[in-house]
Amino acid sequence: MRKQIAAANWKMNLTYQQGEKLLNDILKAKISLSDHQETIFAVPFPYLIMANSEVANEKNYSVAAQNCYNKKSGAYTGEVSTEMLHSIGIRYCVIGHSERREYFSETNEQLATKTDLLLEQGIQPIFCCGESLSVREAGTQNTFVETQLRESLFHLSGDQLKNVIIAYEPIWAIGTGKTATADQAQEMHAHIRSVLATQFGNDIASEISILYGGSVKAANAKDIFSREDVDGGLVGGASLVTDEFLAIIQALK
Ligand SMILES: O=C[C@H](O)COP(=O)(O)O
Repeated sequence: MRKQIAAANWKMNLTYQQGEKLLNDILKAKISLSDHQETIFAVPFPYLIMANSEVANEKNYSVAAQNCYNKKSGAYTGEVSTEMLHSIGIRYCVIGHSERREYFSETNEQLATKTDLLLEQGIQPIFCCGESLSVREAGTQNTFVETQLRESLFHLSGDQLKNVIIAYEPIWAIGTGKTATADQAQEMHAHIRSVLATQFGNDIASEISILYGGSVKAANAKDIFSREDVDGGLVGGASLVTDEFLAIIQALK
């Protein structure tokens, strides 16, 4: 069975002390995860080492970086390489979040390079894709998302793709309180899986975890996660609130 994942994306929120407390409070609840479940905390760079040591003894609790650079090393002041992340024991990294695509002009091509550099270091990319409101209103969301996948991931081998997690996040649902309905999420997730199946075959496509992101909260997580092709969520705002995120973890299949 493919992994069911509750991924917290703290974005640029919380001080170090607040982050440490939130992590402690969540871990204190001792929600045990089965072999096919995982909880991942995508925390700001300066908190990675602390967060990784907090989860070190917790089964199936892990830490992710929120980004990495698309060059191996060199004179790129302020950037963080995949090798640096590997050297501190990070196993996951979010890439292509719509906020990075929008505010930092990240392209599908750069994300293809980031994917390669992460996989080279044994770090699993959590690859974000998703359409804007105008694309959704034009009814072209399926081809839009397919292009994102094609241009960033289709150069991979099937064995490489197995190490990629996909997060579908319709931009119109991020931080807006406007969640895609469970039907809309399932419809797009099934489409993503069929696009992957066309390129990599059914066996591989059925092993890929596809997370939903966009105003997931305690009140809607169970309904969304219950759908066949939805394998958990990438959660922003609600991941900053202990009880909300605990309920989201418990909503995993
Ligand atoms: O990475 C998380 C997504 O951007 C969703 O954020 P949100 O849960 O605050 O809507």
